[in-house]
Amino acid sequence: MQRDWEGGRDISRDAKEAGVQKATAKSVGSDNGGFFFLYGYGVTGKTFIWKTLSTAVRSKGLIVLNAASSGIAALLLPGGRTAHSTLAIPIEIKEASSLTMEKDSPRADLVRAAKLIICDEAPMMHQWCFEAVDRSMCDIMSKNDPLNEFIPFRGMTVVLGGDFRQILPVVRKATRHDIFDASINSSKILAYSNVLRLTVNMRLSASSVPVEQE
Ligand SMILES: Nc1ncnc2c1ncn2[C@@H]1O[C@H](COP(=O)(O)OP(=O)(O)OP(=O)(O)O)[C@@H](O)[C@H]1O
Repeated sequence: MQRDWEGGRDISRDAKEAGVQKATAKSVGSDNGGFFFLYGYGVTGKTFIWKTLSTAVRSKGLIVLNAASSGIAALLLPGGRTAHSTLAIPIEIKEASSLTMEKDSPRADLVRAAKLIICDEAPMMHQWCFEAVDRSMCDIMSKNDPLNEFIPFRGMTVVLGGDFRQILPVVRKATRHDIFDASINSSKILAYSNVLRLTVNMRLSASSVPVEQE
């Protein structure tokens, strides 16, 4: 374990090696933002990292929006809410949907003021949800800098996380192929992300066993 972040919390060596804190801190500190996907199997410490990242960024007086695809997952995050509630994602999502958030609303002001958006259990959400966020960020963030239009999530630091071996999006009467298609894995947006990988089972961290070897 290594002691890091101003929150004074311990972050695992695995996360340190994956460059989680370094990459996000650099991105939060810049105006260009960044898009990351924290990929790790169950118990590799993703929730622990969300808490550590939030504490570190909030300790600098900056705003972090903690969201998750489901209410249960959101309960594990400090100040967590569902992604649909935080970002006004339409419940009935369509391919060309946008967020139901007015550019000049208080909620849009909060999003603009945020330095970091975390979304846990992202593989459970339909890929169109993220595309709607990306599309609408163009409108919401362009108030700050028109050049942001050419950057994923328009200059916001967004960290998605989850495990594709857990629950995938629920699509009514769908075939396996439809479900795969609905997953963020099939979205072109993921190609713009920096994938950070966690491999060590933190519950068995004393032995530091990579999950693949269990
Ligand atoms: N850096 C750490 N130091 C000490 N314990 C840790 C650390 N990271 C995680 N843990 C412990 O490991 C266990 C699993 O961590 P966590 O719940 O964050 O994993 P997860 O990847 O979010 O799991 P899941 O995908 O199932 O939600 C927890 O009991 C947590 O307290």
